[in-house]
Amino acid sequence: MKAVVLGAAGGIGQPLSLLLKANPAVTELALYDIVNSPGVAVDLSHIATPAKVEGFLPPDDGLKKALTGANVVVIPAGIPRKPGMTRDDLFKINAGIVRDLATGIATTAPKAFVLVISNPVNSTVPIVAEVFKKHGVFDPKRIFGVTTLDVVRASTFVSEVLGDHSLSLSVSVPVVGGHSGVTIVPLLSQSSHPLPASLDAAAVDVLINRIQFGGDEVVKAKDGAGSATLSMAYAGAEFAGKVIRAVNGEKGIVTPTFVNLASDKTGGDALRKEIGKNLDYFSAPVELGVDGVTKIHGLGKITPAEKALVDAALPELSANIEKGVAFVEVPKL
Ligand SMILES: NC(=O)c1ccc[n+]([C@@H]2O[C@H](COP(=O)([O-])OP(=O)(O)OC[C@H]3O[C@@H](n4cnc5c(N)ncnc54)[C@H](O)[C@@H]3O)[C@@H](O)[C@H]2O)c1
Ligand SMILES: O=C(O)C[C@H](O)C(=O)O
Repeated sequence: MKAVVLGAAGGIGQPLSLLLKANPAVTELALYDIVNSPGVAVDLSHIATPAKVEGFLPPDDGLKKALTGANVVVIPAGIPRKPGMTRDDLFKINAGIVRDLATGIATTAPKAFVLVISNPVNSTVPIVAEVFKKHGVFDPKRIFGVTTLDVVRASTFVSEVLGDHSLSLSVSVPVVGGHSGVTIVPLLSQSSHPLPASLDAAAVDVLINRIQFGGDEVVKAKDGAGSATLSMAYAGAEFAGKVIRAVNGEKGIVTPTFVNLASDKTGGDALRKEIGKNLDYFSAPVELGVDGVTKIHGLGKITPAEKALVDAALPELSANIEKGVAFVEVPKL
């Protein structure tokens, strides 16, 4: 099991690489960045776990060497937000970074599972997909936008509302839609642990808003020094760990992730009908198997208020997706 981190020397990249090195199912770990990745790799290589670690820089075909034989590629490369910025403001720099890295994956490791962390996720995932289409290697089952941090935040904030932090490991809330502001839609009515009956509508709105804008809370607290890195590394390692377990044959793993809906075979069309819009991407609970997505689950039973949140997410989500697709021109046959 070869895992590759692109952007491995960054705020997310380093702790994420540490957590992947700590995963005993990973036997090879390649770290690529435009700076510092060899040092990070040597540091991690002293940890007594199975993964053989190597670091690569752009010279001497570093990207190609890092990606050769990759099973899982995680992409946290790109700039983070500063206070006052939206995730979409990162597009002008990160779109090109993600396009170029995706080109490397499409040409060197086209069968790898690609886990996109770089923001704006609602646009960078379509960019990766379009690059893969351009190279004739697109498989919608293998490209994922990592929305796990929204799920992790929902577990944490709901357990806080329940007044018991120790519940956070077992509280599970599906979060659907996309990964920015109002496109993040927590389905609190499906929480594994129901909210207290005493919680009034205003308090529920506060909770929803906190899950949707949790990223801003970190950006504000870091005061110009970036956005979530450690919680994202935790979330990214958790999602990568699930993909690795599924690839290694474990059945029944279901987790929300932002995926392509174009394939009817996995349930994309049914979800499109449910949301009432012909979107090509959406985050929903997805079942994972040895070949990636085996089933995209529907939204299940949602309340009218949750339906209104889904409806409110659609215009921004749709615009973000179109922007990503338009960035990579796929020649029409
Ligand atoms: N999906 C999510 O939930 C989520 C959560 C947090 C952050 N993010 C996003 O993750 C990205 C990274 O955040 P960070 O805090 O780690 O930023 P960072 O600036 O600390 O690290 C980014 C790293 O990417 C590297 N990089 C830049 N261009 C590269 C290229 N062409 N090839 C390889 N590496 C390259 C940089 O050298 C740096 O080491 C940001 O876009 C951020 O918005 C997403
Ligand atoms: O908020 C950000 O810009 C980073 C990330 O998307 C997050 O949700 O923390």
